Amino acid sequence: MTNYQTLWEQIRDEFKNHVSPTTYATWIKPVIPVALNKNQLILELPSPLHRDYWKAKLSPRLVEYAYKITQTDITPKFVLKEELQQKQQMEQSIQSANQSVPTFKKRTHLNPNYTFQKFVVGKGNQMAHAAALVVSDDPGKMYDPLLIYGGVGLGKTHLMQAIGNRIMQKDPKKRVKYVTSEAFTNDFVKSVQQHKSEKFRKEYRDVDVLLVDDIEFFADKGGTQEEFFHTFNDLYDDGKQIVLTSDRLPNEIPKLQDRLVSRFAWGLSVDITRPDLATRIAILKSKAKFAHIRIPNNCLEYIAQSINSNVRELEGALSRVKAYARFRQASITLSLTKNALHGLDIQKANSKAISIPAIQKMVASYFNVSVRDIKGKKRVKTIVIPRQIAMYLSREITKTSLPKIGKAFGGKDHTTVIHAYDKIKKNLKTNPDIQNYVEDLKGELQR
Ligand SMILES: Nc1ncnc2c1ncn2[C@@H]1O[C@H](COP(=O)(O)OP(=O)(O)OP(=O)(O)O)[C@@H](O)[C@H]1O
Repeated sequence: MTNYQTLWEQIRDEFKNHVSPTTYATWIKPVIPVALNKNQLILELPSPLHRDYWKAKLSPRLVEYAYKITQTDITPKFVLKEELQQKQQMEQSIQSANQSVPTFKKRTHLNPNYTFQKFVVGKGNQMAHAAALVVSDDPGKMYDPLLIYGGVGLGKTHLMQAIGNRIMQKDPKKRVKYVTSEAFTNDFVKSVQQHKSEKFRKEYRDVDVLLVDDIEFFADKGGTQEEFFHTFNDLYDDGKQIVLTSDRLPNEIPKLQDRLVSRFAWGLSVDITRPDLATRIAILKSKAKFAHIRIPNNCLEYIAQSINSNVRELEGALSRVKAYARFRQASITLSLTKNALHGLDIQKANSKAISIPAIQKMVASYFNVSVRDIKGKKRVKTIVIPRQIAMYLSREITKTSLPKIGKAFGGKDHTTVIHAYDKIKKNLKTNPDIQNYVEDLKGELQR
């Protein structure tokens, strides 16, 4: 299958996940990809009505999804069937299409964009990053296997492939193989069906570095686990490097054989957690830089504050803003950013109901004091500041009336709440410590 078809299928799947079934059936399903020519994705539409609708409503999203998939600016060009027939030259563009999407290195299946240079290090991933560097410096020695685990879209694949890319960069002769556990499973099943087990084994065991993504997919797959066990042993015994990723620790993967669980623990397991605000901003800055997006810092901060779920969503928001600006032929400003992100599902997801007791509990544990202290009367600074922050957040997040907040804080007068609220609000403008506390806590509360 050619690149533009694969690309379109991925874009189409994104639409499918985000629009109503009717919109999908009416406007998206009938589209036929024709070519990809110098980053222009040419799509055939059945009628002028479709073209108008796509131009007015769906194009920005297409640009956003295409960027998410390829990390490249792809613009759509819509053609109607009859126009196409008149243009025989289109044949040529179809041929050149295959060269213009960033291709994955064929032999290794590594994405060349997933490098250490493009990986932003922050609180949630510094351990994993450090371990990955060690492994790429000296594969098969210190941490074998290296297991990187954590939630979706947090950079596990990026880091794993950065190891592969760096090893290849240092020594192009090294045989690095990246595979998802799903692809490993499919290859294995096929090899059994087609009696090609030898070929399969050679492919997976004749390598210096094996990178296996998303091993949670091995759950419940006894036959594949058996095969992987032998692959693992062969490589390990030969001092080859194995890197694995998973969304959880191996002992939490259902029906993963004990012998695999114990082998995966032989090396080092490091987790990646959600990035804090500062890291989210740094990631956006880096993404904007590499994608040549001119975007002011206050816009990046707004995006980073609005989206704290994972880096993939963060990237999606940035490309959405970019696409939005492009289609309005405007430069990116804060109000444009707000409009572009308005109604994004993720924001709705973030604004889940948070109660005052939940805020008190979170603030107490963040500052290592008790909820009783937060609600109490002690006047020491180590308690007063957390208490004032808890009151401020209660007002900001829950919009509860001041007397009710006072009541929830051990029956205090509403003037005490006003005082706390005003004080934190003022400090937020000048005091970086207070800014960090409040941002961190907001992020934690919205997880
Ligand atoms: N620290 C980071 N710096 C720069 N980009 C990052 C960082 N973390 C994640 N990303 C980007 O976020 C996107 C998602 O990352 P990736 O696919 O590696 O996540 P993942 O943890 O493997 O997710 P999944 O569990 O869904 O496979 C990628 O485009 C990646 O480049």
